[in-house]
Amino acid sequence: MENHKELLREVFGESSDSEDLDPQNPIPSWEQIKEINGLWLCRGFLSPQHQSSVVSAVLNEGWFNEDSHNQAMRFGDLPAWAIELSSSIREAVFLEDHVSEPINSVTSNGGTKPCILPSNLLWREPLFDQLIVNLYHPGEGICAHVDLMRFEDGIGIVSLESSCVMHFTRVEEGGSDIVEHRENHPLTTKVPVLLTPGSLVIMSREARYLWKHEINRKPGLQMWEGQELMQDRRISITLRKLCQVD
Ligand SMILES: O=C(O)CCC(=O)C(=O)O
Ligand SMILES: [Fe+2]
Repeated sequence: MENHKELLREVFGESSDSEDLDPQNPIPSWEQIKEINGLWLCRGFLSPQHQSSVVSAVLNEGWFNEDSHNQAMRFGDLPAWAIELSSSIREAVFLEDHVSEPINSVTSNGGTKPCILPSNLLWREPLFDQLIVNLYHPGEGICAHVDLMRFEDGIGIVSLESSCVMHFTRVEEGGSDIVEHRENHPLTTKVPVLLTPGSLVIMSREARYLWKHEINRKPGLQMWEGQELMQDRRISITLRKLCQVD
């Protein structure tokens, strides 16, 4: 552990947050979504305390003061709390990819450990320069899409307040309507991922370009382990980097 701390200090400097990790929630746990290359989920990325402070910071922006407003976008200079979030993302990815069990190390099944983000993405500056905050009321979601090509590879989504199931479908299989018709088709893959409050999704490579993601919160469609999820307000923060135009 001391070695980890030292390494973090070297890479991220004295101000590294890892020193004051919430003792209630000390270790974020990463899960690779096996069916989809480049899709990773970090549960417990933000401690409950940190989640509340990010929600307050988002609401303090005043973007959602009117009921009709449910999305805010920022380009370029991001608010301080979003810059902090970006640093925490870089640190959490770095810790998992290079410290806990470095990539290229041989895993128990004889393979090599895949990385969450390739280094050219992890170390680009800035890591993110575009922000979308979505506020969803119960029943509201987002239809199946691939994020626009004007954004680079390597996208982060932080979930807050209410759990939901995000479904991934391969691009060539068409939208969710078609998938619905072909529910029993053996080639049709619809991969559900449970996004709990405080979790972080990282999409890169195939997950970013070859899979659509969607959240359908219509009644009866938010099922996890045979139970329908309770729906409340949900806030998501999507962080991306605009492609350079020469
Ligand atoms: O709300 C979410 O979790 C996803 C948002 C999203 O996919 C987007 O803004 O492109
Ligand atoms: Fe998206």
